[in-house]
Amino acid sequence: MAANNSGSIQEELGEGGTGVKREAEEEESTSSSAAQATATAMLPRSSSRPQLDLSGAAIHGTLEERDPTILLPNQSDDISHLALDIGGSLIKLIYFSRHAELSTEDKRKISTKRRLGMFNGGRRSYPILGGRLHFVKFETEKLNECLDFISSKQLHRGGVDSPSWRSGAQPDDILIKATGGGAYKYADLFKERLGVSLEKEDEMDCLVAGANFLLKAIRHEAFTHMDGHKEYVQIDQNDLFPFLLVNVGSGVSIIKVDGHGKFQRVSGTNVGGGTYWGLGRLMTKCKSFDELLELSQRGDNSTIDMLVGDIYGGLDYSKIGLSASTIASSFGKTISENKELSDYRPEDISLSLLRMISYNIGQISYLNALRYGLKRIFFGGFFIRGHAYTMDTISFAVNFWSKGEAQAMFLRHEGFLGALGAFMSYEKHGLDDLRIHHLVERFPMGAPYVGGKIHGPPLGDLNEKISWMEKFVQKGTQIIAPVPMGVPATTGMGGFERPTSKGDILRSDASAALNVGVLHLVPTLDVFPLLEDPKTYEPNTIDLDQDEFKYWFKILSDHLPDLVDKAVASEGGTDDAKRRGDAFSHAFSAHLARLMEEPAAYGKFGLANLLELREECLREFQFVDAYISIKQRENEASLAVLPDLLMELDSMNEEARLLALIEGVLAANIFDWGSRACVELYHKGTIIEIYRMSRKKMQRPWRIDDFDMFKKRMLTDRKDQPYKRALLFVDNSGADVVLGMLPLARELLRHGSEVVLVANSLPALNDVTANELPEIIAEASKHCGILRKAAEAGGLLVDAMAGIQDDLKDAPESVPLMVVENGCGSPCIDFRQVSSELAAAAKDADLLILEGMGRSLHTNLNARFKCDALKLAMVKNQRLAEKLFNGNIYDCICKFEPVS
Ligand SMILES: Nc1ncnc2c1ncn2[C@@H]1O[C@H](COP(=O)(O)OP(=O)(O)OP(=O)(O)O)[C@@H](O)[C@H]1O
Ligand SMILES: CC(C)(CO)[C@@H](O)C(=O)NCCC(=O)O
Ligand SMILES: [Mn+2]
Repeated sequence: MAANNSGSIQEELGEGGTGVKREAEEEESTSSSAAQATATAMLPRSSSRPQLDLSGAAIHGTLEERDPTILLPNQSDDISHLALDIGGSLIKLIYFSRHAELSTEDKRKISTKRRLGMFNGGRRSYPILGGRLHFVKFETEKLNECLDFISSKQLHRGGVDSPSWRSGAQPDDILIKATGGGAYKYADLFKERLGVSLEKEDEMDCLVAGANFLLKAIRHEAFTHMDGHKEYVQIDQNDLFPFLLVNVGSGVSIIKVDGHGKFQRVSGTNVGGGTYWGLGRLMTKCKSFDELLELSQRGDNSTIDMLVGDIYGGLDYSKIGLSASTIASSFGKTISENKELSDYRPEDISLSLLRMISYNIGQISYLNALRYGLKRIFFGGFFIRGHAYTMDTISFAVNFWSKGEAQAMFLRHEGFLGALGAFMSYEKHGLDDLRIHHLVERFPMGAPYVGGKIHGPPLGDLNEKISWMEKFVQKGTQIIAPVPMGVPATTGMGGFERPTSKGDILRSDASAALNVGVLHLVPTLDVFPLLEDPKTYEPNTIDLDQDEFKYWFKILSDHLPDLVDKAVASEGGTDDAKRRGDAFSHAFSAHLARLMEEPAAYGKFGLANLLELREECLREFQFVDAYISIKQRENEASLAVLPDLLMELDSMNEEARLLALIEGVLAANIFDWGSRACVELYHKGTIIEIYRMSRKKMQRPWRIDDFDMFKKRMLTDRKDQPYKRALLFVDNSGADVVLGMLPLARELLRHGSEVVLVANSLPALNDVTANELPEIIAEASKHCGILRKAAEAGGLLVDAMAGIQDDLKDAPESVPLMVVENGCGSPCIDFRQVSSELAAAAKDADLLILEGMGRSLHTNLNARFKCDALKLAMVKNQRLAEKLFNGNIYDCICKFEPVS
């Protein structure tokens, strides 16, 4: 690679972890590719839509591999992967990397999909490509670094993993969308150096499209920042327009936005980011923007600015609302004294300059908001740089002059509005179809963010990531240095005391990039259709505030060494695994430290996000499944006693059996490797002993005990009209699923209800995954005719039962038992983003059973659904028990919420 470890290429974000795999669109493309090819030929190039040409597709690698690479020799490189915004100061680059491999459909999935009718209805005519969006920036002065970066990653040819690149094809005319002045100025250079033509998109169009996209598609994008306090704002899509968009780049553009593509540039100012950086550099001899900004944090502007008090002999001018500390004239003090530039501290100069420019921008923005009666002002552009003092100053100006009427808001992707807009203008990405639930934001550690200077291309390769983490450890606390929170004490009278505490160090530019993640585009995600109200739905039960975070910080930190041991062992305990284990440990600790200092750093973060972050972090260092051997051991032990349990259950009458079944689910939920108290228990006995002990301790009434209501519903109200389809969200491997949920599923099947077991797509702790379930069910089916027939009817035994001959053919038709994946790899579930398979299964469901702490307590305890819902869990955490139910550890929850 050309641009390695030198210069100051600033990679905002590195490669992310593995996202949830795409799967729905492949078969759609195959069937329609011929028609599409004709259609594309007739349309102008820029309006073609994403289509993967799957003809001639071949699996590359062995079929035994988990996800073999599929080569698409005939896929043209028509899908562009890169867009640029070349501004006066910075080049912003956004590139798209497709998920490296297309997932192959296993037999289970194909047969389930057929059963759920997924091959017919619900087709999107133009599939969105699954992949990731990366955000990178360079200094415009160092354009060469940008060119080297593009060239080293072959982004202009669709990326190094693009098939055309592999086959060495050289398309004659590659068009790349570009905006900003540099799209004109540097067009020839791009042609010369990379052989690409820049397709110019209007800068204002792009800024607006980018802002609208972010406000629509990213859940926690916009926030307010006042007096050092950051708060995310919930944007109501139906009440977004009109707003004022102020882009503070080198210069400032002020745009009134009335809708998608509907806007007017109403004003601008030439006093902007370029002014601060340019003047600041001349006056302080700083070598970088960050250095200048960092200086300001140690500055005292009263040595430079002329304050009202300086003019009024230390008094306020209260008649017109000005306090003595109000700046009367920026830099005004420097006129009267007989001093040279060198007599002033660079720190003070930087602060005065920063304040002067930020305040001025805030004030001009307010005046424009006033001019058009707008209440909301969004500020973008890299001048903001997530810097607390800058944002506070702008907010103060807006708030003060509008007397609290108008509100200043900032965007996490502040500097990338134009580049995003340019990227969006490739209609062929189909991104205009993109919905909020298609995007998953991940926070990888791959981004190189050492110190203030960030080097080199993104750390794509695992080894580079690990070395980087090793370096990071040597660098000590650099990325966990506190964010400077220059809490400005305002006088409330147009005054602005100088910041009282501004911190010592400016968070390095790239570590500030920890505020934005890689955006994973997962077109197969959907909103769960049975949510009563997706708009008001909030997955997390408890707000992860500072206090709550502290508690979880300790739990997760304490748990870390053990998790690393398991992860390393799961990969054979080799030296390489140990190295990855250490890197994972440091990476996750760094995330925790970052969140500890600023819980809102990654958007509004709940426990569900935090637990998922840990799993993603493991995956980033290629730990596929840390608990694999524990899961296998517990499955085997539980399957061995299942026949006895089933016999015992079958000897009971229906009523006693239903109670025993629910008790069984609650008792078996004790096997949770995420709970420290439980893990300690596991050393004290065998799985079966613990299970028995747990059952024996079941004492009704439980902490929440709606069992009688559920029993009435099952055995009385619905005696002759059983539930049509029950979705059972399963939790852990071993006893939990085998001795708890499977027997309950069997009972529902016996009642004539279809049962869909819903499990994770990817591993999380010892949770059972959708991939693992068919084998468990096949094993259980050996001892149970009900399960066997249902599993057969659900297409689950295609492989596993092959070779087992019995009298199945003569058996009466059974209702099916099916397995679907939930679309996530976390111990919790966010019903706003589930797999399309689960969404399809939900269409005919009239009963939901959520099992386990993650899915029914940490998340969804308060979620309301359109059908009957049963939430079952054992509380394995004292604090949670106290907080939620005023209860104790090992309390049981059986919450039934029927729809009337
Ligand atoms: N690392 C950096 N190097 C240079 N400037 C930076 C850096 N980080 C933030 N800035 C600030 O961001 C400004 C550039 O912001 P941005 O990239 O949004 O504008 P631009 O597109 O380059 O300018 P314009 O839109 O006016 O052409 C700089 O003028 C400077 O004030
Ligand atoms: C010239 C642009 C649009 C280039 O991005 C920007 O720097 C800007 O808006 N400058 C302010 C010019 C003015 O309106 O006075
Ligand atoms: Mn710009």
